[in-house]
Amino acid sequence: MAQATGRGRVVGDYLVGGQIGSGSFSVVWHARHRVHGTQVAIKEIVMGRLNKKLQESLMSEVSILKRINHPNIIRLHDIIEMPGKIHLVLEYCKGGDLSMYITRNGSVHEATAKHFMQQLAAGLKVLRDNNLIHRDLKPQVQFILFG
Ligand SMILES: Nc1ncnc2c1ncn2[C@@H]1O[C@H](COP(=O)(O)OP(=O)(O)OP(=O)(O)O)[C@@H](O)[C@H]1O
Repeated sequence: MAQATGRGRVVGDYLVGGQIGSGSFSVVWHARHRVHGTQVAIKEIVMGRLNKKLQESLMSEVSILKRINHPNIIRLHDIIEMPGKIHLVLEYCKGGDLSMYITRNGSVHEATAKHFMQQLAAGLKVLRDNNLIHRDLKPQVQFILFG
């Protein structure tokens, strides 16, 4: 993946750094709060690239994240809207996603896999308690907070 840079760009109260990932409709940037220095991941989405159904799914993802506060679900700190774009300011997971972990480590010890699965189960339980199902579970959507 080409590492684009947003360096020098300011989004809300955040100074944007390098690109840390991308999805089908998003680019994810590393950023820091310009006063506290807190690290965050900013998911930038160009609304024009989404059809009506995808815009509705995004809005529903946002409203779910806004109301859930749980250690196994990524926190949504802020939503910053600009003309044609939305920025989701998310808790930064320094360890990247599980697919990166597997690529880095080759294989995962049983005890580590059990640990990850327990945390995944705890996160899924929160969704279940909110009458939600994930429908897109994959290593790329499981994040590791500490690297
Ligand atoms: N909070 C975060 N902390 C650290 N890295 C992140 C964070 N959010 C996303 N990333 C990185 O950005 C990548 C893309 O994330 P994003 O959520 O945009 O896409 P996706 O949901 O995996 O893709 P798609 O929309 O195609 O299903 C992730 O795989 C991960 O590497």
